[in-house]
Amino acid sequence: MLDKKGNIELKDVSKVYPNGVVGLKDVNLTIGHGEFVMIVGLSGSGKSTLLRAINRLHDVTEGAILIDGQDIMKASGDKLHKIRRSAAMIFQNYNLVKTSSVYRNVMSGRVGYYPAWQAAFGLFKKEDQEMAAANLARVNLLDKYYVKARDLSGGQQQRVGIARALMQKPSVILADEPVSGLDPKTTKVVMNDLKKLNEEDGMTIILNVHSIGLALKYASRIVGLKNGQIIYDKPITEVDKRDFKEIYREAGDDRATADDETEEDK
Ligand SMILES: Nc1ncnc2c1ncn2[C@@H]1O[C@H](COP(=O)(O)OP(=O)(O)OP(=O)(O)O)[C@@H](O)[C@H]1O
Repeated sequence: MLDKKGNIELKDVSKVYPNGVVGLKDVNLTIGHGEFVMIVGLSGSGKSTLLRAINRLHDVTEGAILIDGQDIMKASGDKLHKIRRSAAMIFQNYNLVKTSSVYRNVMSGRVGYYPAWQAAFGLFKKEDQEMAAANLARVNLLDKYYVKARDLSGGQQQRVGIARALMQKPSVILADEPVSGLDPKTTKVVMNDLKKLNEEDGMTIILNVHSIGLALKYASRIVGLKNGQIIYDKPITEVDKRDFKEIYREAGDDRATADDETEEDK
């Protein structure tokens, strides 16, 4: 048994979609407790496929995926449920119920702990209600408790997504392009929330980004994908900005030559 939670191991993982497209190819990757890993790569390189595989939002074709030593690919029923809970997902489009209150959206991160009828009637334990309030406070949104999700800005909605993820008491957060579409100032707020969870709670964060600037600013390690394969994997201390050319330029993407010093880096 590992002392510190939030360890991920992918062994020879490949995924071929039903239409024959290769999403991942022979991926071997070990991520330890408390790392902040940014996955970078061109559009279509397999970043989302990788994140979704980790908490089995979809199955892979080959290989093993271990979360704290437990193979999520082999698990079913309650065991699968438990492993999944330990790796919470944050989505690009927030995935909130727009017509529900912020509180109900956050509580939905806890419904897996209740029988369906109880959740449907909103009969949540006092301690879980308190946890929802505490998690909203962590992302500075306690004052939005009763507000409908549709009345929040994009950044606020994403922070509700983070508070909802925290209801699972995860040891890993998987964030699929959580800041795309947000302005630089809001991006910084969301990224700093994630950084806080990483530094204060030791959560492992694995995040897909398109911004090299963000990767350089927040990551403890950068993993590059191309055509479903890992072509780059370095701790931030060894990363040279010019390395990104390897990941981006071959495909003619001008991100390799652009300075990519976005507002959020300043
Ligand atoms: N449901 C699917 N069915 C078939 N092919 C898919 C499916 N989802 C993704 N793919 C393909 O798998 C490859 C990897 O896609 P993926 O979405 O993981 O890339 P990505 O790096 O996350 O891209 P982006 O940065 O644009 O989100 C692409 O060729 C894509 O077209």
